Amino acid sequence: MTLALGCIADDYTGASDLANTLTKAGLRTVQTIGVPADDLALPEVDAVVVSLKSRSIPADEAVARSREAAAWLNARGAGHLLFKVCSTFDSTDAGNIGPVTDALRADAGDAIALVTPAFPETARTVYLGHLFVGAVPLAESPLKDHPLNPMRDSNLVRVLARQSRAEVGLIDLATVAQGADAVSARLDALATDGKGAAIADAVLDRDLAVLGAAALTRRISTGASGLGLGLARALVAAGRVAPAAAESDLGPAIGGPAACLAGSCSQATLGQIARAEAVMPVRRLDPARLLAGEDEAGAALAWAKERIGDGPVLIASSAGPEEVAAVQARHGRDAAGHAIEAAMARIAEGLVALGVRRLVVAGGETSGAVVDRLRLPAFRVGPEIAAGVPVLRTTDRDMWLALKSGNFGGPDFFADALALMP
Ligand SMILES: Nc1ncnc2c1ncn2[C@@H]1O[C@H](COP(=O)(O)OP(=O)(O)OP(=O)(O)O)[C@@H](O)[C@H]1O
Ligand SMILES: O=C(O)[C@@H](O)C(=O)CO
Repeated sequence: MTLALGCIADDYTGASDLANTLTKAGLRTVQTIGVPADDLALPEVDAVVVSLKSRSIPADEAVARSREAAAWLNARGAGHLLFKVCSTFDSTDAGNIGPVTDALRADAGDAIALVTPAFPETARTVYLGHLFVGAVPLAESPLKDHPLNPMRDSNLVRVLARQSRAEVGLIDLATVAQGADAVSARLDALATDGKGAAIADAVLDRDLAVLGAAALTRRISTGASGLGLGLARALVAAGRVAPAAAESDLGPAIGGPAACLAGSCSQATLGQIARAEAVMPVRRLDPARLLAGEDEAGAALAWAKERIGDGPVLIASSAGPEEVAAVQARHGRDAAGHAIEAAMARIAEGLVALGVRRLVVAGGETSGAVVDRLRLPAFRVGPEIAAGVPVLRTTDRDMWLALKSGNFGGPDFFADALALMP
């Protein structure tokens, strides 16, 4: 297998978002969970997206895991490596976007890395280095209250510089408008000036195609699915990939019980849970009881067992910013997050033991905990439920999944997802 594109994603929902984008752009793509075992049978593909759970772990561990993924992809001949980060640049001053980009760039022997989280399809745009989420700057968006990485600075040149060893420059929209050669020349000029990374502006899909073509002149780049789209288009345009139709048939219906789990506290997910209450039973975990050591997971499973035969159920830990702040003040941010993720993973395992084969999970860290606990090695990518969220089918057993990034999906996302999982 010789890969046109190797991708390393810093969380599992982000990985399926990217796999969805690449598939839609004509690249035959597989999403693996972690660095695959050497004996994992994979179909012939153009791109592999290795999903890591490295967004919110210590930077040195994120670097080590990303390097391991890069080595696996390079050993399969990957022509270019994309480090997939969140379109809202989720990170802290400790990392991990800067440290991982620095390390992958150094290993690849590149002087500078192009970096952009722009993804216009989901209203993430970058102008003069400032990230906008919809109509507002990042620091005024709901991301300012993210439970793990509150984003309080919209200027990504500053954000990335604080977490990088390298100095960071800007490729502005005026340069992008001049085309891929101009962007590539600007990258060279910034590198000569001592910069090791450059935030690139993009507001429209056509900007992504320019950035993708420029990024392909180097070994690595860092970005969200928008840059993935640009790279895919550039690979097709250069004749390095023959575009394939997206797989519409991932196999026979599976049927049986279905369930949804939500650990994301994003505004979008909170609204989707409220809407789901009209069409399925919803159980809300009590984080205070859970963190006090009560068996909230066991109680939720007993609740689910009584209802699962009648139709889908939803179990959520999600809460609004005040409640999250109160839990974190009492137990610490990471301890609270990990304990809730562990409970969600246990619930997922219990649901599968009850026969659930159609599972929707909201939240990247939550999805990571769930998928790890279920030991799912890899997914094929099916139809798109909403921008950035495909239906996934496990390669080693009959199971449908959807791993939803916290902010993605329409108001009826949970019902929409289950409708595409026969
Ligand atoms: N009620 C709660 N109080 C405090 N923390 C919570 C609560 N519910 C969930 N969490 C934690 O908040 C974090 C949410 O992160 P997660 O990545 O799952 O969602 P997200 O950030 O919205 O999604 P994405 O990364 O896909 O954008 C997890 O660590 C989860 O355990
Ligand atoms: O890029 C995004 O917004 C998503 O794929 C994601 O990574 C959210 O966790």
